Amino acid sequence: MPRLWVEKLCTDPELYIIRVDDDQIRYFEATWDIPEGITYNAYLMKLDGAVVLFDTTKKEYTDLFMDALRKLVDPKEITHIIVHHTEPDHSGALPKVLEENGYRAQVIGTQFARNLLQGFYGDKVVENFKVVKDGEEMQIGGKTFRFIAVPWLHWPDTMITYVVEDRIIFSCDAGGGYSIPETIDDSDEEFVEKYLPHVTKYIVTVIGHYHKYIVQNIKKLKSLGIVESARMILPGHGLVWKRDPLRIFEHYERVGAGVSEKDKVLVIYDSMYGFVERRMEIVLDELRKHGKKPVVYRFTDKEAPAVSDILGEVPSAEALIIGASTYEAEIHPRIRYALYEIVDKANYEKPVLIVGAFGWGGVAGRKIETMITRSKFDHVATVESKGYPTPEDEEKLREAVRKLVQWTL
Ligand SMILES: Cc1cc2nc3c(=O)[nH]c(=O)nc-3n(C[C@H](O)[C@H](O)[C@H](O)COP(=O)(O)O)c2cc1C
Repeated sequence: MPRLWVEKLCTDPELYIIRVDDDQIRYFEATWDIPEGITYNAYLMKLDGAVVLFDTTKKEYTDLFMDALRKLVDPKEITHIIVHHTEPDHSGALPKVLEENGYRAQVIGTQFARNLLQGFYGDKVVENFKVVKDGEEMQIGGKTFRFIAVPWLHWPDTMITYVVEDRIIFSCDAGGGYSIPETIDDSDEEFVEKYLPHVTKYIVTVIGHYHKYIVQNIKKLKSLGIVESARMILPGHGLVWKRDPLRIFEHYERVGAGVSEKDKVLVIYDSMYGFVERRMEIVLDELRKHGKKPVVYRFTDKEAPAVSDILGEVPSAEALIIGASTYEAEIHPRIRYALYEIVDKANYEKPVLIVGAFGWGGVAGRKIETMITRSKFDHVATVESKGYPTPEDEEKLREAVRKLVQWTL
């Protein structure tokens, strides 16, 4: 059963988090395996003469959310609802909140957000909608609310809110991560360390397609001078950043730019009957001789790792090695899918070595090479051969690994 977590984040201003811990979900966006779950964070701020709700929650948790909201405030008293991003994991409960509110609250968001909400929930929810432009400010309850567009973090509709006097950033998807952290905020370093890999996985699977905009948008926020001085960063998923707010955006920047960890080589392959596997044993041996630290994901008749986990490993890899068998004149289906997602979501300038095995006519290596050369990745070499690797095949594989290692120097 999802847990609901309501906590007061500060008294000045009076600010609450309403966090739904979704432990029922298995596939985020009906695609990404997240056995670790996810949280949907909404926030409520009580000010002089104004009550502001920042986002809501996923539709299926509307009742849970409304119960919590009613304990904090009579929904009729909500004066403003800020919609940072209309994806239904944040906006699903909005129609119910507005209904209980008697449609009194002004709904605030970008023009894109207005259009999307109307499409999702009909005309009624946008009857009292105020469109805000990038950089526009509004006075609400004695505070200055500045709205900053951050397009493609994660949709074209997305904006953040900066409360000027309190230096608080409401960042919605930007700054979010998967998993259900055991704490509300970043005060415990041990939890933060455990949590950050889930942030990386979230960034790549959810925003990875637009990863250049991560770097661009964070640069924009930094140039406005609001990131370094932020007192709190409050995302729509995962931990709240109070102890070290800058850290989460810097993590986003590093992932967006694909900053690699020294010596980390990501190795991904399939092997039905052990022929690709034998090649990978040679490859791994040669990698280790050169001090590299391979991280291996294999698809066999006993294991099938989640592509979402593989994607989370790409940004910090120095190089990639992809091994595949030819399967019905194609790339093996597991690698085909993984690769398709890698070049879509985690498309970085990193060197790639391709290793192939076939029975009667190799196709996989060539097809992978075509995908890689059309992406941002750098193609180092393709070593593809028939059946069990011969001593000549072994030497070619070792030579190709040495070439890859050179590339990383
Ligand atoms: C279902 C299936 C389809 C295959 N299709 C092809 C093919 O189209 N062309 C080819 O050369 N080999 C094909 N093979 C042979 C494999 O590519 C070859 O045995 C390779 O060495 C398998 O490596 P692995 O055991 O590591 O998966 C196929 C094998 C299987 C089981």
